[in-house]
Amino acid sequence: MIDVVNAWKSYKSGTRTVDALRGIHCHIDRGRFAFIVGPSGSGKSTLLYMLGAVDRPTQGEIFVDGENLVAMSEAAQNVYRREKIGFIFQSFNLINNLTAVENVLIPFLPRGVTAQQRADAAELLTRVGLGDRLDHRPYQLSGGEQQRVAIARALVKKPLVVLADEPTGELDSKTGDEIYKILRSLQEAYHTTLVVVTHDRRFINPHDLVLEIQDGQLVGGPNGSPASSEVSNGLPAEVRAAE
Ligand SMILES: Nc1ncnc2c1ncn2[C@@H]1O[C@H](COP(=O)(O)OP(=O)(O)OP(=O)(O)O)[C@@H](O)[C@H]1O
Repeated sequence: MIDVVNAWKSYKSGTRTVDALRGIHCHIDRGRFAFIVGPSGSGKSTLLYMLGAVDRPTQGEIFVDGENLVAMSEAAQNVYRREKIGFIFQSFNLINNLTAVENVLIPFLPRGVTAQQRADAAELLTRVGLGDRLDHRPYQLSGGEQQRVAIARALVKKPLVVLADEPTGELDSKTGDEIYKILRSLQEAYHTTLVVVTHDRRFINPHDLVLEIQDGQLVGGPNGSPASSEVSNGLPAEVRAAE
């Protein structure tokens, strides 16, 4: 469902060029829980935001649900992000003067909120354990509760893919466990594809897809072994089969 084909990303700063991604190939099936792991500065966030069409690769193609993100106009990319992608950030990114339910409804605000959407938002907040805090504002919620609101906001439009950048980076480990439990149960309920950047491999389950990046290139998975049947040495299964 997601296919990244020879993606390169170079940033120029002054006379220096940084190759943040150096020929990434990977495939993520619909409904997978995929992790992007690797050292600081290895290109994890760069890859994640490419999947969200926040930025374009310098070279290569990125296909999501049959659409080539690289060939899209900016307007089409905006529609893609709005309709198909839910984002979850490390620092929650909630709006302080809106209530929890209003924060969840943010994706719908530009076009006006329907009664059904309001009901969906309340239901999602109940699912993440905040049914009694719909009208709380972010500063009245703990970090873990704020991240649960952000998760509900990412899922309320039933996106094809949820992209999360260090979603537990600002939370203690017990709260982190709760957040992953919630992410996994929502993923099961909504059949969403989840791609998560993390430093913390504790949250990775054996059947998850692990994309390990070093210096902008995919390498083997945890413990140096191929992380899953889908990726080995950075090549998608169909490419390996053709070798
Ligand atoms: N806008 C930018 N301009 C210039 N260089 C950038 C830009 N964004 C990222 N980089 C560089 O690209 C490389 C990869 O960055 P990226 O943020 O993807 O790494 P990361 O693996 O997510 O790191 P971390 O775990 O520390 O968040 C780094 O060397 C970074 O400095």
